[in-house]
Amino acid sequence: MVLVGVLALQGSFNEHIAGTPFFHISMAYLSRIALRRLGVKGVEIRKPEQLENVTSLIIPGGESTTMAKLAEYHNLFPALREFVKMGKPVWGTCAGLIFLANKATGQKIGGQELVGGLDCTVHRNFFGSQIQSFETELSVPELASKEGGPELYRGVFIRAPAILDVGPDVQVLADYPLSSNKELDSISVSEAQDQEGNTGSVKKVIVAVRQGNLLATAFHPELTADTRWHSYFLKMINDVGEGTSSSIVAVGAELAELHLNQQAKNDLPIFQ
Ligand SMILES: NC(=O)CC[C@H](N)C(=O)O
Repeated sequence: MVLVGVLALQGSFNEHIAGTPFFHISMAYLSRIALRRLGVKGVEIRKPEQLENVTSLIIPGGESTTMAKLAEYHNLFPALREFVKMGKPVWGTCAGLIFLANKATGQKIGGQELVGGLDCTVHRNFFGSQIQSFETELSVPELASKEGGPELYRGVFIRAPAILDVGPDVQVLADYPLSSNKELDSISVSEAQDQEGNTGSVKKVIVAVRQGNLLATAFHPELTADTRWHSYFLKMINDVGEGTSSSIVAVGAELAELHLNQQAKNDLPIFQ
């Protein structure tokens, strides 16, 4: 069975905020569910030595400042950086994207440590606070071409970050037109730069990227029934070929397809 590490520094203790069922379930747990649906076992990672047991890693969403403090406490940063440097597949979703970015803006006073490796600048809370969270249809041609299914993917954005600029080796998988969100904070929008480096004139921000073995999404694929991002990541793992068998990943892909066919037209988050 394929083992995929899931950084599990923020457990259910920070999900007591009540109200929606989502906050009773830890992000790491949801990632594990998504992986299990693909016939893959998610392994919780809390200590540097546990990274030796896995050949790929998901850094889930949560709260990146808190996650960074916990990572620092457990002395995880050197091991995480080494993991990335060795070219092992790593997927950061939301706070995980912030972790992977070489540079972050909009951080709390004093900043926070980053793992880095992904050549981009991310704005930590680009889309605003919790109440400005939203869902939207994103066009992701790469996902449709590799995983099948519709080109549109329903992204769940929760206190979401956005990528303001990327380096030449970064492949942009999805962007988000700013005109479709009237609520955006003008300060974060003015920080977004167009390709010439001009601020304020930009019409869209980047929300999903790939750079070699690094994958990053500003939204939360683990909260939807659409398993294509997980299946896409499994193929990245398979391409590296370390400790995985292609047949297992193929089974995973078949399951994903089965799942896609079964899922309701409106791809609601799995907690509904
Ligand atoms: N849902 C999320 O992971 C939100 C991330 C959040 N913006 C942060 O700074 O960590």
